[in-house]
Amino acid sequence: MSKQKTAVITGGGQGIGKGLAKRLAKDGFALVLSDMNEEVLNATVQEFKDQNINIASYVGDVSKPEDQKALVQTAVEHFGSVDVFINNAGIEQVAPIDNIEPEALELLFQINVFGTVYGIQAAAEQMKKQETGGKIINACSIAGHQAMSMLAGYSATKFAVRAFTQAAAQEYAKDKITVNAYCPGIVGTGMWDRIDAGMVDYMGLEKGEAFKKFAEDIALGRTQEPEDVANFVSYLASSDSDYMTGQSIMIDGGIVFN
Ligand SMILES: NC(=O)C1=CN([C@@H]2O[C@H](COP(=O)(O)OP(=O)(O)OC[C@H]3O[C@@H](n4cnc5c(N)ncnc54)[C@H](O)[C@@H]3O)[C@@H](O)[C@H]2O)C=CC1
Ligand SMILES: CC(=O)C(C)=O
Repeated sequence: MSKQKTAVITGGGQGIGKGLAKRLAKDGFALVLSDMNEEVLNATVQEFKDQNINIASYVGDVSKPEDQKALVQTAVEHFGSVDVFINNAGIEQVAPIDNIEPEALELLFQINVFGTVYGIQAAAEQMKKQETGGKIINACSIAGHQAMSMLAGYSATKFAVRAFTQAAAQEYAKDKITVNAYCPGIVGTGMWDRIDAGMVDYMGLEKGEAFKKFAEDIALGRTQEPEDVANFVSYLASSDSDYMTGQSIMIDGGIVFN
């Protein structure tokens, strides 16, 4: 019998990350979840343990390189390898460009961009040692293809994620490591609750109105669930995607077309 593969997911405590974890467990992976929110992480890990899923966890901040290295180490200690590493953790920031504050912009880049780079570095170091290659998967967004008004800083971080995905794919191809990204649209998670609240403040909308307004532009006529993202990430994590690298693919129900 072949060894069970291990998938590491940052921001795995809730939202899309938790959805990815559910799907990859079903696909047969052992899981290592990390999150900076210890409470949600522990609750999610317990849910998986209750279903007898092989799982380990690490409380850490993706914007700290030492935490990303320790996360990889946790996976190696528990399961012996890192076969898939998903840089899923991210934050948003709603503000018109006139109101973007230096500290807030810095935090956005620290987590969404620097955090992704540190995750790529830590994962690639381990995957090279294993000599079996691996799959690094990054969270991009439709906003990484077409910047969104009121989400300028956030969009810029996702453009940067796309750039690192392309460059990393080229640099690590010789090590049998592929690097791709998923680009969701409007997913009903805590992130969108906060975006909606931010739009209320800046645009004088009612609660829930921004979410509804953005949903109107979805060709398939509904907002997205974490499972919709997970169906695609399952492919990226599988050998079916072995000939794909450097791509940031829209999985958005039809919002951005390019
Ligand atoms: N919700 C949406 O509509 C979309 C989300 N995305 C991206 O998908 C990813 C996941 O988003 P959601 O699940 O919606 O967000 P969420 O806010 O529901 O969950 C994100 C998780 O990441 C954790 N996290 C945040 N900063 C962290 C840090 N520095 N270190 C470790 N963990 C950290 C949070 O504690 C939380 O558990 C993000 O990268 C986001 O930009 C992309 C497109 C659309
Ligand atoms: C949060 C996010 O990435 C979008 C596209 O809404």
